[in-house]
Amino acid sequence: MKPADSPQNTVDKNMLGVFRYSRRAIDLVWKTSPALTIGLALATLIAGVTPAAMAYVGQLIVDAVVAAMESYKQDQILHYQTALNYVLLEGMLVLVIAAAQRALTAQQAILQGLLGQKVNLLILEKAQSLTLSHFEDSEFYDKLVRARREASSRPLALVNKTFALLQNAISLSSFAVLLWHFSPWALALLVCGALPSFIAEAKFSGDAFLMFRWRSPEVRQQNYLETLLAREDNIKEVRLYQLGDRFLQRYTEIFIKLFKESKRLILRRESWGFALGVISTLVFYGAYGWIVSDTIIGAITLGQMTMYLLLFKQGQSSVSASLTAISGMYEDNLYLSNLYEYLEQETPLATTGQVVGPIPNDGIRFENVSFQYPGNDKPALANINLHIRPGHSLAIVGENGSGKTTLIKLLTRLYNPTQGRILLDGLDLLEWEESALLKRVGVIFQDFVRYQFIVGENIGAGDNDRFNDQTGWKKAAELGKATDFIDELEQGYQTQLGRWFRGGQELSGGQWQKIALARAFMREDADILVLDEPTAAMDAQAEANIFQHFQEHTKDKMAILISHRFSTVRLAHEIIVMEHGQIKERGTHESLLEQQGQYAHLFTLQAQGYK
Ligand SMILES: Nc1ncnc2c1ncn2[C@@H]1O[C@H](COP(=O)(O)OP(=O)(O)OP(=O)(O)O)[C@@H](O)[C@H]1O
Repeated sequence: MKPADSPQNTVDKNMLGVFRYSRRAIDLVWKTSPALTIGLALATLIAGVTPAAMAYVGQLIVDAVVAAMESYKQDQILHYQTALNYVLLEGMLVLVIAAAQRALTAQQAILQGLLGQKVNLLILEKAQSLTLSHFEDSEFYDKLVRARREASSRPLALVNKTFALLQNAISLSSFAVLLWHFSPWALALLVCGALPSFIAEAKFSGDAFLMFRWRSPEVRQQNYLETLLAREDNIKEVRLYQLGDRFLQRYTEIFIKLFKESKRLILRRESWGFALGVISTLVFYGAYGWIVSDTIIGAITLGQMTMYLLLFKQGQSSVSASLTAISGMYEDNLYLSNLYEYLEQETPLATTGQVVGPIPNDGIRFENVSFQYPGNDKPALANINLHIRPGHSLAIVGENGSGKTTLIKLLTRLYNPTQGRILLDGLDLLEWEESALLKRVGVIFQDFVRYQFIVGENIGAGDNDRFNDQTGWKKAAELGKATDFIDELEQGYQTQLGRWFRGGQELSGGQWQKIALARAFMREDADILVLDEPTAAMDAQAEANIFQHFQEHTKDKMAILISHRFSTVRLAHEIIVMEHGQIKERGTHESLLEQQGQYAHLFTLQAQGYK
């Protein structure tokens, strides 16, 4: 890695440009709800000006009381009306401030929900536009995890802090106007007293962010261990091999490492916070003494003293609240940089390609196709040449890791060839419009998805346009030989599958595979059908039956089958044998047997196994 690209440098750059995300966060909140944003601003304004008004009314009360006391001494008549009016006014201001605070809290809570949903949608929508290789890249995956974990609450946090800052700034300006009369120096003192705390806050929030970024891989490891220790699909093996204690220990070791770092940061942050807080307290009490002595010598009235003390106290807490808000904003910005880093991840341009090829019915051609996975130094496929015509079936055999699945990933454009090209009906796959291309392909991978939905939807997932087509489900289930067990389920096609949700029913491996096959049959319009070992959990006879049946129902289509079972493979029109990413042998079952090569060898081995 070049030094310029190191994570440290990226982070430094982010720290510098970190405030650029504030505006975008506010934008996001505004777009989520203009009405609520305006409501927040109004409530903030009211909550901002009321404290100064209260301090001022406080002064009026004290001065009115002192004046009333003096008049009472002179004429023995009670003059309490003015003072009581001011008391009433202060009471009303208390109500106003309470209402403004409640309005702020309510609006923030409502916005929080809306914004969380909006940001999560942005994250998930982005995930849809990424390529498979993004998901296989651990660094990118970290970004996604970080974005999902933190960022959905951060934009509002940032906006709330911006408003808190505004509220404090408004309060402070109004305090400043009143304090100025006492002494401009008092104002300066107020600001300087709180400054050291701000610098410390900003530094520590930066440190917290760096820690958060560095931790991501460890946190992912911890999450993974959690799924191993607490998810039904893993627990079986973990129990039987008695791995629980080992995994728990790993989990704890990661925690201890992370906890040590957190503890150190918390302790440093809080001790610095205390030390710098002492400075602020000293400043405050210095000013207190100053105001008291000015009152004793009669430079200011008792009412003014009350007001200044209040202003000073509230002013000081406003300054430190603003500074904390600023450093908090800095922290939110750092976290948000994660979100935008993820959202700005480059995605391949949506191809506005063609929807038909120049040579209809030409089928699929691989021309000198080679492919290397990003980050791998060995090619997964090298110089593949193939032609599959409509109405023909191709079986791919080869040892583990020989490149069979990779070939399918290229054919379905999950990856693009690093060399050569793949044509469908005479048109390069890259030039096809994505949805037109995908409509023509139906694939069931060996690790097909077991949707925790009802049976029918698990089948309907094969054709998005007919997702809820109940007649379609039944037809496809019949073709996938799945009807016998579906009919036995209490709620038939409405049965919830999997264990994640209440009442879910778990199926056997073979039953799931039948569901997956039915899903492939659901894709009636697709003319390229690919089965990548989805029948491995069935016995050899059942697999052969299914493939035969599959071929009969896909007569004018192209069918591609990956299997390790020669009893099925032999049924295909053409067979290729792959080794180290290359096609080593090709032909029909009979011609390959005649060649006496690897196919013949493997076939005989397997046939002997069945004897
Ligand atoms: N996502 C990936 N990233 C990097 N390398 C990969 C990836 N997937 C597969 N490979 C590598 O590419 C090679 C071919 O893998 P592929 O999955 O195509 O084999 P396969 O023939 O389908 O194997 P199997 O019979 O075990 O399913 C292997 O060496 C594998 O390590």
